[in-house]
Formats: sequence, C-alpha cells, structure tokens
Amino acid sequence: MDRVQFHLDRLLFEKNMKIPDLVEKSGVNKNTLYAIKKNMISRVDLKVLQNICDALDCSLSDLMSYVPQSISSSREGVLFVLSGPSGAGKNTLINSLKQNYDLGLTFIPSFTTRAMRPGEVEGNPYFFVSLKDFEQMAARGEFLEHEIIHGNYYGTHLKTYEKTLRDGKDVIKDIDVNGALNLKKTFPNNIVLIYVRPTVLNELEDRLHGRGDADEDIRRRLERLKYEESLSDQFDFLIFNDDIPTATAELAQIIKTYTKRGDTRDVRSQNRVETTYAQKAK
Ligand SMILES: Nc1ncnc2c1ncn2[C@@H]1O[C@H](COP(=O)(O)OP(=O)(O)OP(=O)(O)O)[C@@H](O)[C@H]1O
Ligand SMILES: Nc1nc2c(ncn2[C@@H]2O[C@H](COP(=O)(O)O)[C@@H](O)[C@H]2O)c(=O)[nH]1
Repeated sequence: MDRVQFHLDRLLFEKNMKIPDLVEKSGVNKNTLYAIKKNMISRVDLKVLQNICDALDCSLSDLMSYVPQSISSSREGVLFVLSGPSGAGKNTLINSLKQNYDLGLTFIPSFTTRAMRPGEVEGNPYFFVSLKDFEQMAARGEFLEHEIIHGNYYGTHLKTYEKTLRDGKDVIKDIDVNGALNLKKTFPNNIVLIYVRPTVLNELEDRLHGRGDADEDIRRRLERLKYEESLSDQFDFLIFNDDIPTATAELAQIIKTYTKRGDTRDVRSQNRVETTYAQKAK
C-alpha cells in the first residue's frame, strides 16, 4: 500500500484549479502531476515538490503525508467511517447506535479548531484546540489525517487509532469524504466506508437550521455538497437516513456483518449486506 500519500486532488479542488493550470504555474510536467494526483508515483524530485507547493501556496504537509508501517499494517480492529453531507445525520446515527445497540464500538474524538456547540464538552465529540496548537500537532505528525472543512481544522489522532485498532477494538467515527478516502488507503483491509444522506438533499438545510447552525455556516456547509456527492460512489455502502431508527438498524446490520466473532478480521473476505436502505454503492 502507499504509505506516502499525496493530497493534490483535494488541493486542486480547494484552489479551484485543474492540472493544466498547475502545469502552467509550476512548470512541472503534466504526466508527473497526474501521477501525483492519482497517488501513483513511487519517486519524485524535491524540486518538483517545491514547485508544486509554491504554485499552490501550500506547505509540504498539505501536499503529502506519511503513515508509519506500524499503523498501516494493523489488521486488528475494524474501522467504520461515516461520511456524507453536513446535516445528513452521521452523529445522530452514531449516538442512536450507542443508545440502542450493544456492538462494543469505540468512538475516538478527533481534534478540531471549530467552536464548541451547545451540549458539546471537551473530549465529546472533539478535543477543541486553538489553530496554533492544531498546527503544532500537525507539524509533529500527530495526525493520521487532517483536513480543513467548512473553514475549520479536523484531525484524527494517529497514536489513539494505532493503539485502539491494534488492541482489536472496532471503531466508529464520522470523517469527511477526503479523510475517509485517505483512511481507506491506510487501512485497505479493515475499513468500511459508509456514505449517509437523506433521500431528498433539500432537507439538509432544514436539518441544519433545526440544529441551530448560523445562516452563514449553513451556506458554507452546503457549498461542499456537490463535491461530497461526487465522491459517494467510492464508498462501500449508502444509507438513506430518512427515519432514524430504520437507518440505525441498517447501520447496525452492516457493523454486525463485519464484526462477527470468530471471523477473520480481514473484512475483504466477508460478504456485504444488501438491504432495502443500505445499498452497496457500487
Ligand atoms: N432522519 C432524520 N430526520 C430528521 N432530522 C434528522 C434526522 N437525522 C438527523 N436529524 C437532525 O439533523 C441535524 C443534523 O444531524 P447531525 O448533527 O447528526 O448531522 P451530521 O451529519 O453529523 O452533520 P455534520 O457533518 O455537520 O457534523 C440534527 O439536528 C439532527 O437531530
Ligand atoms: N477529515 C476529517 N473529518 C472529520 C474529522 N472529525 C470530524 N470530521 C468531519 O468534519 C465535518 C464537520 O464536522 P462538525 O462536527 O463541525 O459538524 C463532518 O463532515 C465530520 O464528519 C476528522 O478527524 N478528520
């Protein structure tokens, strides 16, 4: 597996640029850029990296990350990742699962720079840190992956994931689409990616209003919807969260299938469930 991962795809999206724009701005060969974008390059000149970073006005840690062998080869626990548009109900389903099913899942809080919402506390669902502290943690390589989403930073804590999965514990966490797909490269054999959305996407706005989000924040969150939807077919399952108990049951069913005691922990070898609501996305 690729333990060095490039994030050029995301950076281009964020800068609203295409490969030809970057060729022009960086002077780097088109084929090299495509290979980096697809994470299909095994060696690269430092000057090339420098030119790309200059052209995108980003740091090397924005462009690429490194996953240590110790974590990339972990096969112990299974990591269930919920992604999807803001307001889809990912956290609602995780909480509903905790309350209604005893599946022995561990939830690992991420670190974020966003402000606490009413009802949230330190360590649940996040560790809330300043931008400076987050950047220092990122520079020290403490994150398995990190992303800027809706203007805030979010990061998964490498050591905690390493220990929890190595201890054989199954983990559930909501992660944005980029983070989810990056984690799939890190844990190709013991990750299940689940995309959550309401059948009618227009409902998202009402849900976010209902949650108490500010108008400006809602606008920013929904701006990402098209991008998120464009990646949904890369997920293993799609859950339509229209009715919370039904969607929770679908989620529980997927999890039970992958965590049966006595089964191999290599989730690739297990059959996937197909039900009315939880559909294999491809
Ligand atoms: N099936 C549903 N029907 C109606 N409302 C729902 C449903 N599921 C969740 N909600 C409500 O929608 C709002 C957003 O849900 P939630 O915070 O779980 O979304 P999320 O996907 O975790 O969002 P984000 O990505 O912004 O963290 C909450 O107020 C929640 O109560
Ligand atoms: N890439 C990552 N995405 C994360 C992480 N923790 C949460 N998230 C995602 O961020 C958005 C916004 O969350 P909110 O709590 O501010 O509404 C949502 O899509 C989460 O799934 C993380 O560690 N890495």
